[in-house]
Amino acid sequence: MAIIEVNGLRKAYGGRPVVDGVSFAVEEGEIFGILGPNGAGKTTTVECLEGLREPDAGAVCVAGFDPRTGRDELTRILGVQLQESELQEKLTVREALELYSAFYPDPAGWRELAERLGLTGKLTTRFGKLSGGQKQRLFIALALIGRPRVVVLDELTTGLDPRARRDTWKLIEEVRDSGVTVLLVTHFMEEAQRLCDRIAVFKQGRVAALDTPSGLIRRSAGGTVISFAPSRSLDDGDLAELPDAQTIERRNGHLTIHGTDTTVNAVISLLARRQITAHQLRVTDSTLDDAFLELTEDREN
Ligand SMILES: Nc1ncnc2c1ncn2[C@@H]1O[C@H](COP(=O)(O)OP(=O)(O)OP(=O)(O)O)[C@@H](O)[C@H]1O
Repeated sequence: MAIIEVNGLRKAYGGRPVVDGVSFAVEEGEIFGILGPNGAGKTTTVECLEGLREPDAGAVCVAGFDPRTGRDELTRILGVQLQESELQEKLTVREALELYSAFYPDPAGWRELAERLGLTGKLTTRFGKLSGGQKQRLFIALALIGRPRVVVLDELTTGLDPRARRDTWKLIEEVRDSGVTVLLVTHFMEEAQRLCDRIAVFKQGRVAALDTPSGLIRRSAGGTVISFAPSRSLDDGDLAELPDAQTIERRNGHLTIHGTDTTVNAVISLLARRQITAHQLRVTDSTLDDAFLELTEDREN
């Protein structure tokens, strides 16, 4: 069942469309990612879902509510990661957590959230004195404190060190496992690949692709890459017969072949048949990074 539905969403600033007919649906209980280059319209779309922006056209629905008319209902079910400027410098971490707890009828325990986000030692520190990563962790705690049904995390782990990033990923997975739907806007491909059930890739205000991370990678032309230094040169005729091989490059005694698993198997049996040894043999798969770059490539330039 879809808990978020976006249909034909449009938003222009000064006559320039920045969200240009975006449609997608997020199923209840999934982690749905939004990826896209800077300025692709991700935050504008998410802000329309949060009721912070008025769409020019299209329909948006979150848990059955239109964010334009159902703001009150929405605040009860939606958790949103704040932007830095939205907290007072003098507020301590503890005060912020207590204050936000008071907004909700059945808040999550703030002490446990603080513990899980590594903030216990910072409870008496004023917001203005926190590091960027500590502020980020506090915003995540505040987004979760009202036990939301849907949580929107825009740039979840920006500014976090690698350990804090991994801890946060674990927390988000646990949040999802408890039945919460997560909408995640991110620039980190590793994060998207690890966390997201499905991803919408935005490009110039439109959804360029929507699929699972592995589905997006499969679409990528990069496929599987095999590279090695043959003990003696391979025959051009043999190479031309390799199945599914898209490109074959020879450089400094190295061969790099882009293809599929079938190509890799054919290369290995060819090497065995010709009794050629492959030095420095590497087989790598395309990553979400490759798929992202390909999907968002500006072909007009
Ligand atoms: N209030 C505004 N007035 C005018 N233009 C705006 C406004 N807000 C956003 N824009 C423009 O709309 C476009 C889309 O912005 P948006 O913040 O949605 O992109 P984004 O995909 O979230 O980018 P980023 O990855 O950089 O956060 C950008 O070109 C931005 O400059």
